[in-house]
Amino acid sequence: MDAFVTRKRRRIEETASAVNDKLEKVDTARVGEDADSTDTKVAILASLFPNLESGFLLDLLMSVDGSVEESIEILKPSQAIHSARKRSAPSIGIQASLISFQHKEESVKPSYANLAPLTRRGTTLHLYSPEDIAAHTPCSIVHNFLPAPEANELLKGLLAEATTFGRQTFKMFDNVVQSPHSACFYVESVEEQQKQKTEYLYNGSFLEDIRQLTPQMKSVSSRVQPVVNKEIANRIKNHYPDGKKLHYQSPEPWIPNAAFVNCYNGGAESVGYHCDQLTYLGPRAVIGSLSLGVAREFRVRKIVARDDDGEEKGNKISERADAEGQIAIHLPHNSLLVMHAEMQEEFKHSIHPAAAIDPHPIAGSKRINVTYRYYRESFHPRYTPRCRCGVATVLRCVQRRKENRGRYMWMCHTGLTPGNEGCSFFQWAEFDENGNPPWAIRKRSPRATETLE
Ligand SMILES: O=C(O)CCC(=O)C(=O)O
Ligand SMILES: [Fe+2]
Repeated sequence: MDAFVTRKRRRIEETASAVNDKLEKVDTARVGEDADSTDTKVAILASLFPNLESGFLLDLLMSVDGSVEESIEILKPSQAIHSARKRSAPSIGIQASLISFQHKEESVKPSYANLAPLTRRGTTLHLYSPEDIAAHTPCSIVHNFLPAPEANELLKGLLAEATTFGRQTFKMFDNVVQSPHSACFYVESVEEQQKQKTEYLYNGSFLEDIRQLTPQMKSVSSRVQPVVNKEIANRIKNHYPDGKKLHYQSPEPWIPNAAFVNCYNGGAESVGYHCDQLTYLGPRAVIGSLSLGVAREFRVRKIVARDDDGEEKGNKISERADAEGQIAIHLPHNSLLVMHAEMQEEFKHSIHPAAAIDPHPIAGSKRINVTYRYYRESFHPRYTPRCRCGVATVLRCVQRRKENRGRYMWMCHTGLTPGNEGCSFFQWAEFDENGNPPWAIRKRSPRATETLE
């Protein structure tokens, strides 16, 4: 491995076959991805792709959860551009709806619960049409969501805001790393701003830069709300078993009161596979996500439980994660993606690094994304369980262990703050059918004078 670390970066344009030879060697050596340090992983990638900066390779690694294999998959086509056998770089294209290929007689009323995976291990299916996205992913999409001038004005306003966005830092493999894109959090009022700075923890730390929703963002929020509620109703009616809402899903209207704004400056900026935090949203949360500027690929993959992937083919985390392949949803300017109630608990999502992008007339190579969220009063940290560090805990859902899959737990997250150890506090989380925690149900009793929501 030292050879990888100490070798000088050669200025070469390798042929695709030389790269493939190296890939085979790495494969036969069965690089222990999950155990290797980040430095070693960057060194492996640098040896395969010597014309790429190590900073870029580190960002890329982070964006794919530290998977060397996935990084190689992403880089292979761009490396091959330099080879004699040119391949065209991936870009946003046009595809006929998959549903249009189906027989008319086959009634298409898919239920997310019994959908057979469309993809296989290691493959990516690209979806563009709203029908396909609703039928084969836990999301739905509304294209051309805002009147064009309003979308352009919002984009301009947020591009200006984004010049002062920072990058979140977090712990990965015991190293402190920075998120490979910039972001900022917006709330409705000065009071909320103050509360967020002192009461709400994210990965064990308070956010420093909390801003107030701009008037443009507020006005868009009031357009997002009815559309998301309509999409939720459609989803329940057409896709859930017996046309009923999911267990723990709230039957109350979705009311956006906060937004994370993400800025991706160029194709190399991305966000790795993750689920959004449910701590302040509650179980089965819905998120409305508006895309502006350059079109990018939003990838979704199902979380496969440890003993769900048959023949013991998934010993390595990255192999298990990829057991059913992934779906790339193309997000053009002015599209609203609704992540439905099954999304955060059962799937992971990412914004994939792009080898090539088609510049946007206003944003150039930048993409802005606004994720509108509903922070529920009953999930305010003043009510949620505290760990032994005395800190409000984080809500997680068991996703991989089959025995407890779908159960929720409150856990200490102080250890995620750089420099902190944290305690090992853990408590199962209980909710009623509608996703209300016990303290909200108690407060709702007829004699109570205060209700939480
Ligand atoms: O940029 C996007 O579309 C997704 C952002 C995201 O996943 C997040 O903010 O949690
Ligand atoms: Fe997310």
